Amino acid sequence: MTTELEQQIAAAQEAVTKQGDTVRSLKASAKEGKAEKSEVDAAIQKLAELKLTLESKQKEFEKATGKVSSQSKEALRAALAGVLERRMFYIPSFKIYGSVAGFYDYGPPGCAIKQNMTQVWRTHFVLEENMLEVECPAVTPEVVLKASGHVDRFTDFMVTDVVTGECFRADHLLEGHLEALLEDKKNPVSPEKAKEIRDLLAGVGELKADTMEAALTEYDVRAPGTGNGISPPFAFNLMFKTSIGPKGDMVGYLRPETAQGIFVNFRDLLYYNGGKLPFAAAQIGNSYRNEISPRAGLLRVREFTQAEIEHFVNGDDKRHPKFSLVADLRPLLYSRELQMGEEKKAQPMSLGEAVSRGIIANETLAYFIGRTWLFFCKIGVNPARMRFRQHLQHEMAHYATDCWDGEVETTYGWVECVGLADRSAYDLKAHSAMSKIDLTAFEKFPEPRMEEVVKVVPNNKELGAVFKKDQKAVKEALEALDSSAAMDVKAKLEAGQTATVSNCDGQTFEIKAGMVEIKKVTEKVTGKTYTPSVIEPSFGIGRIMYCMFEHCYYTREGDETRAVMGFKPVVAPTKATVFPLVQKPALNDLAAKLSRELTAAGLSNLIDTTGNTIGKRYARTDEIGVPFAVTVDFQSVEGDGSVTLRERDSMTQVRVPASEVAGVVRDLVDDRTTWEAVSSKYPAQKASADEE
Ligand SMILES: Nc1ncnc2c1ncn2[C@@H]1O[C@H](COP(=O)(O)OP(=O)(O)OP(=O)(O)O)[C@@H](O)[C@H]1O
Repeated sequence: MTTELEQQIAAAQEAVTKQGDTVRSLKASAKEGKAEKSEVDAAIQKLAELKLTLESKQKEFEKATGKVSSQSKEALRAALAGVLERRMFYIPSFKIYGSVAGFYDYGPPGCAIKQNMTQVWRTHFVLEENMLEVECPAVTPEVVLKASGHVDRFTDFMVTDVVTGECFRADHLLEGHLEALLEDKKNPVSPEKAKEIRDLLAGVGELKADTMEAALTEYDVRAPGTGNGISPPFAFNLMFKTSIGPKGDMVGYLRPETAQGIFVNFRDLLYYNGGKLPFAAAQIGNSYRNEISPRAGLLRVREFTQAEIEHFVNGDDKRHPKFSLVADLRPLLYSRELQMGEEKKAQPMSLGEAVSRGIIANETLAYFIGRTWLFFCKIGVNPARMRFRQHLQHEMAHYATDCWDGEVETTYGWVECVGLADRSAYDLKAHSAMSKIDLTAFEKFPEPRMEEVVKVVPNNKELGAVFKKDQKAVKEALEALDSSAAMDVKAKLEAGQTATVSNCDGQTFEIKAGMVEIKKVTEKVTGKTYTPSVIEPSFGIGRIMYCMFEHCYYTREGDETRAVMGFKPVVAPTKATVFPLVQKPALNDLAAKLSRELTAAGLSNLIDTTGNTIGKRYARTDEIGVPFAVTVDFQSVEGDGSVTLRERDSMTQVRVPASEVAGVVRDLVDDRTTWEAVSSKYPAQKASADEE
């Protein structure tokens, strides 16, 4: 039934597209006097009827399945892709050589939007929190990524088509297959099987090579497209390997994230910050991942810009001084509990409540969730289609305290755009262990205190006699024990057992009674040394940009062919266009003057003297999302000196004195005023018939 409906939707969609083309060409012919107005009207009427048919089919489908039909998703995606590629927002890289999957070039509007979004990010986070911004190299020596765990563990399971050799990500293949089984209305699975599949789906990310292979075999997963068999899964490291220096003997990698650059600079950043914590450092830069099968445009690429924050804080106190500023925000939260529940739906909840109920682990993490939500709203993502999904326990690394993904709903489903993680002290400890550099902070108490502390006193003579050349390493391992680990060793030795300690190189040593004295003493302490915890919000700029494109794209009511990119002015690539109504020197001169004034006010603008009709000119600029248009007409040069200012989404116009227009647009772009306020201040201008 649904397959039949889907076919009907596809046919209806095709009819709408064809009729849209007919309307467009008839309109053009009518303008040249080659077609009658009545013919155009009849074609528009037919287009409206076809659209109604399509809509009713789509509604029927939605009712039957509870989902948006894939055709309408695909149609939307295809229409948007058409605009994005035609207007050169981004295009496949190396196109004249056939392109390489996972690489994209940004064209002029794409570059401008990326710059604008990055600038908003910088102002919203770096400036607001006085973060310390750094810029580190992408080429990274192996030791750094060995310490961080990327050399050993930054892998995905890969399978290949046994006939064609094409590569696929095993988890994606398995997920796709299982979801299709659940959705198959023709051959429904039993409720027991459905539960088994859902359980497997929830844990796909955690499967090991053997359990992944077993699942792929059990469900007979085959290569997409060909239906051929697939190889057993094997781990594939996603980092691009390179060598550093002319001899090629130093292994390096292109960084898979920008975060490590911040961790390795922690000691200097702490010093720069006067030794005070908490503080945050930030970095915007490109990261590289050799993704196995990059397919979804900007969403999964091999080179992408990240904007990452590492907020360093004392693990014993993760309150945030500005939490009250976000405590009342109510983003959609998709907690672990809701994910395990019946409805499986995110709910709006105030961040204050989420922290007080222990749903979000601490204020600092919640603060960044709130700030992230505000950032997404600022750049034009629809907040009703954005949620924060908490990682299930098994999705989190063993050291992480709590993790939430900022996800945006698109035609590809919910897409993770930001990862927000409380990573405890793992990263700094790992780098300290590998580099042997102290990466701790010292918290000075307001007054010295008498405290019970654990003292570890190695017995050098005994250690020397037993461990010989390893004496120093054993001593270091003992001295590095924290209080609770030291007390564990003490307890074991007192019970007549041996205790194992290890140093940062992973060497382990058996300790026996007499090799070390461990005691509790009360002494005056002036402060505390600790390894800071880190709370990390990590943004992917390209992913966010694509999601924002989907949320901003729409077509003019009644004309499917007129695409509008409804960008927020702050991210729009061009803030205003300037049109002389007709080609006359006086009008052109004033238009050129206004364009210069807009530029001087820091506003990107385009002057269009093509002589096309105003309607055509608006349509062109709607497609690249220009929010404001200034038109110079005879009244501007011969009358009261005012020009028209038009707002893209409402298509309404006002008359503004030419001398004020650059200032008005600046205020609108900076959110210092609204279009409603401008409309009530200046007289309205009725659009002429050919303007829309
Ligand atoms: N291949 C990619 N292409 C584009 N953006 C990416 C890619 N991988 C990660 N990102 C972005 O960087 C952010 C932080 O990276 P992180 O390591 O948390 O992603 P991830 O969990 O590995 O993503 P995924 O599970 O989708 O591969 C992501 O939220 C996303 O916005």
